[in-house]
Order: sequence, then structure tokens, then C-alpha cells
Amino acid sequence: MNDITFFQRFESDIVAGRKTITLRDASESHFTTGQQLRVGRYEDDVYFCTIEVISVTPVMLDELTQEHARQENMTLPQLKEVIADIYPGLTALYAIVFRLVTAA
Ligand SMILES: CC(=O)Nc1ccn([C@@H]2O[C@H](CO)[C@@H](O)[C@H]2O)c(=O)n1
Repeated sequence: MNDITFFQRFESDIVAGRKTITLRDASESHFTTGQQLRVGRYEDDVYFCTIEVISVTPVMLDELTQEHARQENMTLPQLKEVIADIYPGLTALYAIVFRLVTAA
């Protein structure tokens, strides 16, 4: 079983180390520093890598910066659009910073 999933369209950025954070809602804020997570694709739950959690920090939507966007390999407007799409109306997010441990 996988511990966390990402939309398939982000897989290549994650395994290349270009995407090093994810912004989630409270239901996925329970991960802890040092924890290693098996990562699967949201669409089919196929495992594709293992990541290690570096930090989990609450962040408000309007506090997101260019630095968050850079860590997502996006522009800030793109990132805000993605979040509005995935989490309509949500303003309280958690930034999960991670590093790639192994790619499948
Ligand atoms: C079921 C579910 O919520 N799945 C999610 C949620 C979020 N994300 C990513 O987090 C960043 C900002 O939210 C974006 O870059 C997406 O990477 C994702 O891939 N899959």
C-alpha cells in the first residue's frame, strides 16, 4: 500500500527532483519529519517512488510565495490555480517538504 498519492501529471517532476513540496489539506497534515512515504499515482495507485518528509508546516493560501512555486516547479499563478482546482475554497494548507529517496 502507498502512503500518499500524487496526480500522475506530477510524476516526472517528482522523480527528477524538480518538485520538492506538496501542499495538502488537514487530512494529510499528519506526516512527520523523517518519515519515509511510499508514493503512488492518484489515478491507479501504482507505486512510483519513496520520499522522505523534511518538514510539515501550516501555510495560508495568501501566504504562498515564489519560493513555494519554485519548489513546485510552477509559477505562483499556476500554483494558485492548481490549488483552487484541487481544493476549491480551501485557504488553510500544509506545506510538506520532501526529498526523493528512491525512484521505482
Ligand atoms: C487526492 C489529492 O488531494 N491529491 C493531490 C493533492 C495535491 N497534489 C499536489 O500538491 C500540489 C498543491 O496542492 C500540487 O502541485 C499537486 O502536486 C497532488 O498531486 N495530489
